[in-house]
Order: sequence, then C-alpha cells, then structure tokens
Amino acid sequence: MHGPARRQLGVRRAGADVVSLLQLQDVTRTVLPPDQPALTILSGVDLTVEPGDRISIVGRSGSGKSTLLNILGLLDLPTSGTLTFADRPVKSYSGGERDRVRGARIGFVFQQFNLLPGRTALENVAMPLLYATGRQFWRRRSLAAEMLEAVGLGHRLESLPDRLSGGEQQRVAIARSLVRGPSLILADEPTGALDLDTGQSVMELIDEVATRTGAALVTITHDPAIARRARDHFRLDRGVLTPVADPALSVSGVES
Ligand SMILES: Nc1ncnc2c1ncn2[C@@H]1O[C@H](COP(=O)(O)OP(=O)(O)OP(=O)(O)O)[C@@H](O)[C@H]1O
Repeated sequence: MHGPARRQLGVRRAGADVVSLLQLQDVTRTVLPPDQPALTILSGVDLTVEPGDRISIVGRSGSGKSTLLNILGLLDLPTSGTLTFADRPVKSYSGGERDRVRGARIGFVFQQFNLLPGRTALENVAMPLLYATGRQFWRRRSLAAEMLEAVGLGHRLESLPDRLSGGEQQRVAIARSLVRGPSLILADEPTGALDLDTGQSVMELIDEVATRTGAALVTITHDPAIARRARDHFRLDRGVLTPVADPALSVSGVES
C-alpha cells in the first residue's frame, strides 16, 4: 500500500521508525449555531502527515477547508476523533503548550501576506523569533537576514512592505513563516494573490525550503497546477476527505 491510501489509514512505511508528524483519525468537527440544529462541518477525516510529505487538498467554497486547516494547524480541536502531533494526542496539551508547539513547529503561508506595514522586511521576518528562546531569540536579526537572503531578498532587508511587489511581499511572508524552522508548513491558497509566473516561483521557493529543512508541506488550493506539485492529493467535499489520483479531476466546477 502506498500514497494516499496508506496516508488515510495511517500505515507507516515498512521498516521506517518514523514518528508521524500529524495524524487525524476519524475526525469530526461540529458547530452549534444559535437557535439552529448542530452543523457537521467535517466528518470521518483520516489523514497522516509524515516528515517530508507533499500533500494537496482541494475543495470548493464551503467544503470545510478553513475548518480543516484550523485543526491541522492546532488552532482548533476536533469535536470527536483523534488528533496527534508528533505521536502525542493534542487534547493532552495545555492551551499554552499548544501555542508553543504551533509557534515553533508549524509555519503558515496564507493568500494575504499579513505583513506589518510600518515594519521593514527584516523586522517582519524577525517577529516570530521574539517568541523563541535561546540562540533563536538572541540571534533573531541575523537569522531573519539569512532567511531573507535564502528567499532572494537579501538586498531588501530595510524595505517597507509597500515598497515591495506582491511576489516580494509573499517571499517576505514565507521567510517569516519559515524562520523558526517548522516541521510542518501549511499553505492556504499561497498563490491566490499572485500572477501565474510569480505564483509558480513562490511555490518552487516553498518546495525548496521544505526540501532543505525536511519539513512536510500541506497545500490547500483550488488551482490544479499548484496542487499537482504535491505527491499525494485529496479532495474535500462537504466535509469528507477522499484521496484522488489527479487534483485536476477533483476541482472541475470548483469555485475559488
Ligand atoms: N462557526 C460556524 N458556525 C456556523 N457555520 C459555520 C461555522 N464555521 C463554518 N461554518 C460553515 O461550515 C462550512 C464550511 O466552512 P469553511 O469555512 O471551513 O469552508 P471553506 O471550504 O474554507 O470555504 P471558503 O473556501 O469559502 O473559505 C460553511 O458552510 C460555513 O458557513
């Protein structure tokens, strides 16, 4: 067994003593809107993410992508089912521990760059290191500069976001997401605000950094060309996650 089927059943690669990075087993998320019956947004979601994985998830608007992303990013807990990070049940973490694990081990890349407008590229990238400890904290400016160098912006350290192009701003946002060396990168429509060529080069950059650091990359997108860059593909449809061979087939008729 290989690829998505293995991933959904959580079967480990033969002979590997891999600690799964993130595992969802039979995850459900239900909300209780006021004066309305309970609404099931995710049901029976199984997914295993291992170090170095490249996974794409596509789904139409309202299929539950944001809800799933919040669970993958430890921002929300499942209503039922099991969520483990590094083989430890997430519900056993205190709120503070969950925040620390998220900050240190998960990097988010969003469609909106969310850069602080009055801060330079260097200050924006150094920001997450204010929450780090030891060497990462004390060396935050030089680590941020190295990261900006790595995304090709070593010459724009002192630039404010409004002096940068969209692609450059996304590179700064990527540098900021990855500066703490996360083991899991969650990219939510990372190229949604960029033109085709810039989008492809930004994805190449994320792939390259993930490969260099051994991080797993989960990309949520409606764009089949972006999804195809992953190795394993899933479709989310009305809260149900299913493996698919080709992301293009799973997005026909999908609205972004
Ligand atoms: N707290 C909530 N209360 C009521 N309904 C909710 C809540 N959160 C999500 N929903 C509903 O659940 C469904 C899935 O929401 P979600 O935001 O996860 O979808 P999505 O796939 O990210 O959509 P989009 O691509 O449009 O952002 C939607 O119909 C949404 O209206």
